[in-house]
Amino acid sequence: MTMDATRRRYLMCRPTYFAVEYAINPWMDPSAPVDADLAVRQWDALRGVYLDLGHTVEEIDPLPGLPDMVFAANGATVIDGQVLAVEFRDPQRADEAPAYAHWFERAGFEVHEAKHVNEGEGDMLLAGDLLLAGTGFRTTPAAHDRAQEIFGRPTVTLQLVDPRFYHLDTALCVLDKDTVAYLPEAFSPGSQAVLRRLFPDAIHASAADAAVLGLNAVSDGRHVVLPAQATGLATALRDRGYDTIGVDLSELRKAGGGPKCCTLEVRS
Ligand SMILES: NC(=[NH2+])NCCC[C@H](N)C(=O)O
Repeated sequence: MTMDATRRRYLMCRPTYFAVEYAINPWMDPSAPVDADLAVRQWDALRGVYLDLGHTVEEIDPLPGLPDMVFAANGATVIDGQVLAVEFRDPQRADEAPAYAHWFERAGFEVHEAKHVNEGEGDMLLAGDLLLAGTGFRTTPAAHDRAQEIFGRPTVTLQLVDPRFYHLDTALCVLDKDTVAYLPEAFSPGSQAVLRRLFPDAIHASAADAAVLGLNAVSDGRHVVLPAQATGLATALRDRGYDTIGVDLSELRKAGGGPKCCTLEVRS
């Protein structure tokens, strides 16, 4: 099988003001040390990987007082040039929503208001023609209905059940238009059955790989950028013909984020 990479357009936010100052997921411990300079270097390396792969990376200006703004995936969902804005569950992240919406307005996109709690591509992943939409911790099912209305893509609600995997992109990775990798036990029994039906050939990740946020990976259809610590998943991906690129985002993981969280795909 030949795997075809397609050029992607990504939006990222430099972690200039990154810190772990509050805890809104089980990964975050405000009393544990974070090396903010190392976080910036690790993020720069991730950006460099995308540029080396030939992708376009645009940047939104980070804002002081918004330590999680580096997680650009939560800034919007963008399909066919249509932007669905976000609304965060937690007040600590609320001001990120207008910052991302304004970025897209200034870039000439049509921006649709969120109307419901919706944490962007953290919980909404396009897999071929399907929009996979997570709920249970952050994004609400009402936001899934709105996404289906805005994007006109069949939207599949998936119920997340493990608080460590609080966003869909921590439990499932889209590899190409018909292949995903996921951690079955992060989903309710019914959602596991839906995933088996839709993706009978999916890669099932191990608990160990998920526990280093291995599924928080970014694929261009051929190259998969994933946390370097997810060695079992990397082997499984290579066995399927993908090229894997391991990156170390140890500091950002202390906030519960990995490569995908730092990366918003802009589908024009
Ligand atoms: N797309 C993601 N999974 N982003 C990670 C967000 C991490 C952030 N600390 C939060 O809890 O909201």
